[in-house]
Amino acid sequence: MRKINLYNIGLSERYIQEATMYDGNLHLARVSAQHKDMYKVITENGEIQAEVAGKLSYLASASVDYPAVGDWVLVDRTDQKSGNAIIHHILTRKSCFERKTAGTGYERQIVAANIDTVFICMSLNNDYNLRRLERYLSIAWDSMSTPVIVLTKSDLCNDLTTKLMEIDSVAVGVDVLITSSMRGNGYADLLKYLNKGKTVAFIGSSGVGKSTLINRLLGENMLTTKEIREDDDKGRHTTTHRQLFVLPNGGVVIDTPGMRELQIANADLSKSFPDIEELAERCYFRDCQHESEPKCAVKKAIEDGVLSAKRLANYKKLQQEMAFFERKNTMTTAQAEKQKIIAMMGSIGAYKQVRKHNKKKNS
Ligand SMILES: Nc1nc2c(ncn2[C@@H]2O[C@H](COP(=O)(O)OP(=O)(O)OP(=O)(O)O)[C@@H](O)[C@H]2O)c(=O)[nH]1
Ligand SMILES: [Zn+2]
Repeated sequence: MRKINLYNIGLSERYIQEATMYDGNLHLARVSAQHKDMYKVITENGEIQAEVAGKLSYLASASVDYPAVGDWVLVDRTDQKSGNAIIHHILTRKSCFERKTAGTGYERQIVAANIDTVFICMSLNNDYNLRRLERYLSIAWDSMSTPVIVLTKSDLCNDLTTKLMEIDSVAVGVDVLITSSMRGNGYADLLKYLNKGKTVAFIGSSGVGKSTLINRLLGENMLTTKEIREDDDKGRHTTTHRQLFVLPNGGVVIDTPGMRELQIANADLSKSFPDIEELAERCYFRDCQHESEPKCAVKKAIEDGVLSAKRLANYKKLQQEMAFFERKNTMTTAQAEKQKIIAMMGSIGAYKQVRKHNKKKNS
């Protein structure tokens, strides 16, 4: 069987260095799919099924993350002859795109890890929304990877020039690619980011055409991926869909599930709204909220038609969401601590005793 060169799929010295800090006969692998507690990982011998070690899942419940697609992990085997591999450690992420979990919970969810470029996909018809784009950009800048805007379905757009001007005004300094899977346009521009060892994640609303685009990019000759498929055909039970694909030249593509809403856990507004932050420095009051304060440079820019009022409103909204998440999250950290002690002591009774003891000690 042909060995897989892990360098081609993003391995670098920093992960190897970090791996040497752990004891045991463990192997490097990259997470290629996740479904509930089941994972697929790519080792030098191919793609195998894996699950997390008991200790790791206990740590994860106490706010350390579970593995995510794109993670480099250490596993105890590189084949499945003796059952599922066990994931023992997650290596430090160089980047990670995360959001607040959907619904009312206040937890982070990692969408993709260790990515070099995040393709923010937006269709030029129904999905076109500048405010949503600002939201995606804010999170992408915080992820430590480089955002690139991928506009899809250009065949369904008849005011491209106007839209491009609008996009330029909210995405300063970000590359913008125009594609149509219908006409087959724009693939060459995308491929420039897909070099050997580089990882690209596709992110965007459901239905914008991510899967169609990825399928076209992978083409018929997905060499490495095909090899991995053959393994699955040997009667192995697989419940997970692959989310990480290896291109013939060694570039890695991560497909993420289409999102209905993207709620913020963390964002870098200084990179997505540099115009507003620069203007704010010229406001008369240092803590100007750009509401009704006198000599507000931000409000002045809106009056002068230099800045859009909607953009400012969105900036404030995202700021509030971030602050709200942070507040909620401090509470859940306390809850996580409680869980950790219960897991350690084995019961709620024991947890209450620890608390009593600590209270006495602190009083
Ligand atoms: N006209 C046109 N239709 C497209 C284009 N790309 C994709 N579509 C259509 O848009 C629909 C959604 O495409 P998908 O690729 O499934 O979208 P997705 O972003 O992967 O959606 P999720 O899987 O929900 O995340 C399909 O019916 C595609 O045929 C395009 O460039 N032009
Ligand atoms: Zn102001």
